[in-house]
Amino acid sequence: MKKLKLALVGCGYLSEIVAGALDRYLPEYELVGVLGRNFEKTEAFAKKYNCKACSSIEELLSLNPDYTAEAASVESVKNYGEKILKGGSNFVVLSIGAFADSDFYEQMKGVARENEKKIYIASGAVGGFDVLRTAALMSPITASIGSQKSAKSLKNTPLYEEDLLNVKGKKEVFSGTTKEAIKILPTHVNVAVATALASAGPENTKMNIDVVEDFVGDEFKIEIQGEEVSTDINIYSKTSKIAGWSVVAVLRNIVSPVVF
Ligand SMILES: NC(=O)C1=CN([C@@H]2O[C@H](COP(=O)(O)OP(=O)(O)OC[C@H]3O[C@@H](n4cnc5c(N)ncnc54)[C@H](OP(=O)(O)O)[C@@H]3O)[C@@H](O)[C@H]2O)C=CC1
Ligand SMILES: O=C([O-])CC(=O)C(=O)O
Repeated sequence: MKKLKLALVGCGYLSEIVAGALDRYLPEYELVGVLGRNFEKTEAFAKKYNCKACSSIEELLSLNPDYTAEAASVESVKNYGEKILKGGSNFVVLSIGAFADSDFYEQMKGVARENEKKIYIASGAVGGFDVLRTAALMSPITASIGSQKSAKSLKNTPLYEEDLLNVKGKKEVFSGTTKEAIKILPTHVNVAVATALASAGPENTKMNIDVVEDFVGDEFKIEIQGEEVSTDINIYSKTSKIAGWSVVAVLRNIVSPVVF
């Protein structure tokens, strides 16, 4: 059986999950290469998973991947997205926040179409995009996503204040649109932009973030209200591993006789 070639952008926590799942869950694929920022880390990853360490997107694309899965950063999607599609690879994306920029999103859709390639938006740390997309087809909808986090998880972000470590009960630290949220928190609310793209759009989907006392992990509550359909989806995850596994699920769907 000829295997599909898979390339990875990013060699961190979530790419490790994807690479580690290949033998057991994705036998139809062979990992051909990985692109990171720090070359030593990239080489160590490539050695562990028996693929080529690349130091540029051009080098990665010279391996002719059929699929490139990104678990790196919003910036990497913006910098490499078009090249990946034009280079003949489909693109599986986790840093979906890049698509809160509607000009960029439209541009990427156009490039995918022209090159007969697909962009796959992984469900990441949330889900339920099927019902969101279906409901949005049936009538105008309102959509929101609420997030509960620990104070610690916001360290090194503009929302962090020392006092949050002593919060009692919960405290709202952000309220706005998902488009505003991803500008402030490019590494924390990709889920919110994905939810918005599947429902009311990044400018119309509301988001609020609460810091909760003694909280571990992430909890998201997605709510939509249409004329006929309403949903309320809660997803709790202790760690962000679910996001890496959601890429594995996308890659399995691609080769499966049954598509969800
Ligand atoms: N949609 C979702 O539900 C979720 C999305 N995410 C997003 O997934 C991404 C990966 O998360 P995670 O694995 O935990 O992060 P890590 O920090 O563990 O790994 C990120 C990796 O990407 C590399 N990288 C970052 N920018 C670039 C770039 N421009 N070019 C090449 N390599 C780059 C980093 O290199 P270096 O080490 O040198 O910096 C690192 O190897 C993040 O953007 C995160 O926000 C995360 C969780 C959930
Ligand atoms: O907080 C989470 O687990 C989700 C996340 O990182 C993101 O959406 O970028």
